[in-house]
Amino acid sequence: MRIAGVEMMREIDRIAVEEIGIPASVLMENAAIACVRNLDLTKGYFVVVCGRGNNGGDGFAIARHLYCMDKEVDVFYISEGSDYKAETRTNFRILKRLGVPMTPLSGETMWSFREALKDADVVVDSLLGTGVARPVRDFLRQVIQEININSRFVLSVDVPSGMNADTGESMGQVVDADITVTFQCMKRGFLNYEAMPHLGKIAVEKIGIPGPVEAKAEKGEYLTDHSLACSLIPIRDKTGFKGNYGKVLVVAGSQGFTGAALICTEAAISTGSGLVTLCSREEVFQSLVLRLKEAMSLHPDKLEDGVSRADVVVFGPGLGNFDVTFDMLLLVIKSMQENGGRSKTLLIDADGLNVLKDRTEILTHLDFNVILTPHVGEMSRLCGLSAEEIQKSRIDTARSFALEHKCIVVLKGFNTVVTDGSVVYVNPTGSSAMAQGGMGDALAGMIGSLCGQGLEPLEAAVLGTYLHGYIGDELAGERYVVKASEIIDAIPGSMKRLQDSRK
Ligand SMILES: NC(=O)C1=CN([C@@H]2O[C@H](COP(=O)(O)OP(=O)(O)OC[C@H]3O[C@@H](n4cnc5c(N)ncnc54)[C@H](OP(=O)(O)O)[C@@H]3O)[C@@H](O)[C@H]2O)[C@@H](O)CC1
Ligand SMILES: [K+]
Repeated sequence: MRIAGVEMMREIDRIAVEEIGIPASVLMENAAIACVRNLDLTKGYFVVVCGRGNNGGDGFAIARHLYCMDKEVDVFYISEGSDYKAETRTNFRILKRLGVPMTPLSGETMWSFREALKDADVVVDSLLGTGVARPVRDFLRQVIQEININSRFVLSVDVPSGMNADTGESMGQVVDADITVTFQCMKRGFLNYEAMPHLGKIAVEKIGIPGPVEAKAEKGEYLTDHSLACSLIPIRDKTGFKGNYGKVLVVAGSQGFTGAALICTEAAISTGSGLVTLCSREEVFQSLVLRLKEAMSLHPDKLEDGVSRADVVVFGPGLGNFDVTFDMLLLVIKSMQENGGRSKTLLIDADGLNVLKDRTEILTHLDFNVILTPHVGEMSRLCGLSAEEIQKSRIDTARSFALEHKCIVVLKGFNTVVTDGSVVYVNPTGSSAMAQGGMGDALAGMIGSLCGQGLEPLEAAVLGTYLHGYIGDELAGERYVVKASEIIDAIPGSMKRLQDSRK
């Protein structure tokens, strides 16, 4: 599914109407029907609050549909300001002629508005959509406050009124929706954490604009679809043997952090790697060797040799933020350069990222694929922005870092961002039930494993991230929290089910 900002939505709208010739009134009608589909029609009394733009026009059309269904409807509308656009005017006039109760909002009608909001089963918010163009002040601000204070359940049309759909920021006052029915594409601003408390559940509804029209205006930003993830799961040949499914070398684990090494290694095995080898720091090497079953081990003295034989190196979990970790990373990079090839991949996670602080220039001229999997703190160390700045623009931060350093960035967190600097996939799976130590180690092992099985690094990152969160969501249905080891146990079954579901 495509992600769009305001300018892209306008362009999609323009192409659909002006170049293709789909009447704007048809789009508005489809938008209204999509909203009605998301209303609880067992309820009896609806209040629709309309602004003067096309978002208001959607609201007038929604009110007509509810009226046709014999629902009790009250429409309140902003009457001051510029003239209605054609489609909005048409829908306004139809309601007038039908005799649907309509009240212009003003100081005098505020009391009856408030009482209607309190009585309504559902309030439809169609004051402002993507066209919010300046700070929300004075009267409109008061109207939004009244909606927030007095409503039982709010459906926001396209965008919670008062939210900037590009950034997710409040323009002064924002409607607190229970559900936001947004049209055609996921809005970019909705992915900002600041926006989330206002959005409620998000339903993205198509309103009759064909995919190729969207494609003409797109900016290479997508939400990972379930069907895309399913289609990326590698098909295993009946005659395949372990040599066909990738040699993964995990470089991980030091004193106090042996779990990270084991989790990463086992995640790679459960995701389907043919041969997985663990190389850890000397002080924990013997104890880790005893705990490995399916994986092989490699003494750190043989690191260079091990790297030369691997298709994929996953570097960093639990290695410690020490100079020796940086030295190991340099050795891995040197060995990959010498024995490399474009098909090889280095995934750097955790302490592998921490030791890159102020040294990221070493990433820019490598002849093999590089994937970085930072959480926001690690990203902050890598790029020098504060965590707060990054959270406000997760897509842009990840995208520009990936572009500059010629690597793939997996910026973890809710709505993990995966990008190679050119295209962006935002991951919709996963939740805070997975917020536990070890989760990132499992993800690193999963992505590394998928690279080794022949997926392009970007595909591996997109699928690994989706699967990791998907399994977490499945397990969280029955649990308060989900452990990394539970994810690992569930990987093979979930991959099989998802793969079978595409047939
Ligand atoms: N894209 C599509 O394919 C389709 C889009 N559709 C719908 O159209 C919506 C976009 O419509 P839009 O462009 O008319 O803008 P919209 O959000 O109604 O706001 C404009 C109005 O708000 C006013 N206004 C703005 N800021 C203000 C402020 N701070 N405080 C006070 N007033 C303020 C501004 O007033 P003015 O500046 O003119 O005085 C103007 O009257 C979109 O979200 C979707 O719902 C569907 O119908 C189907 C197809
Ligand atoms: K709205």
